[in-house]
Amino acid sequence: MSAEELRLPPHAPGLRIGLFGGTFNPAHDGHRMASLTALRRLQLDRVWWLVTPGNPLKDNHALPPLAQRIAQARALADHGHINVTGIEATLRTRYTADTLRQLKRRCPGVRFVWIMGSDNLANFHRWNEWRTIARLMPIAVIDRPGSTHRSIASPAANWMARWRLSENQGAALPVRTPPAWIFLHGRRSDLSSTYLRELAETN
Ligand SMILES: Nc1ncnc2c1ncn2[C@@H]1O[C@H](COP(=O)(O)OP(=O)(O)OP(=O)(O)O)[C@@H](O)[C@H]1O
Ligand SMILES: O=C(O)c1ccc[n+]([C@@H]2O[C@H](COP(=O)([O-])O)[C@@H](O)[C@H]2O)c1
Repeated sequence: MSAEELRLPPHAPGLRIGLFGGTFNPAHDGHRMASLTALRRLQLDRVWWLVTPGNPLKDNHALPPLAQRIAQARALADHGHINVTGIEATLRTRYTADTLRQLKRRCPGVRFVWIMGSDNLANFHRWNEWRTIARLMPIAVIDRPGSTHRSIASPAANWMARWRLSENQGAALPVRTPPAWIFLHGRRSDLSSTYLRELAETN
């Protein structure tokens, strides 16, 4: 399948692209804020939101359709440097390791960085092939209220400790040979999709 058939956003060798995977049920300002932090601190050209067909660790029976989540995320993101995509559905991947392998193969020379909130670092050791993910591309962890200490004390953070960059080295991260990672503290948002779903239920 060509890049066009896969509906990959524009890319070229040397571009620095952050990959921000998520359920986005719904997308909210916390996602946007984390993306802006990554764009600025890692000096990225773009952030691609990868709206998942379904997180392999979550119960997805009540998940709204992918097209609906993508449309809502696009309206929310509303930023020239954020591309909202359904790449995992077209690649037919669910596990992040598979997605990252495929994207690296299909986009040679692109400087990809995997982005995730600190709550996900806390559980990263439960992901499929998580050590392989850390070897596939640099990782940026964005601080999120409620998980700062849990994430830094997590099994994955411990295993990756020797490859951690200091916060002022963000611009170097996308060109580092993995494993390499950074923990970014920036403006924080208390928002979560869970909270917004609960709010919608009570209204
Ligand atoms: N407020 C936030 N600050 C930083 N990162 C966030 C924030 N909200 C979500 N993220 C990150 O965005 C990515 C996608 O998250 P997701 O779409 O599951 O949103 P969520 O608010 O965590 O959803 P839910 O409450 O349903 O678990 C994850 O890496 C998550 O850690
Ligand atoms: O590959 C895995 O095993 C895996 C396990 C849990 C989560 N992920 C990915 O992590 C991203 C964030 O998920 P979520 O549900 O917290 O938004 C999303 O891209 C998921 O597909 C991936």
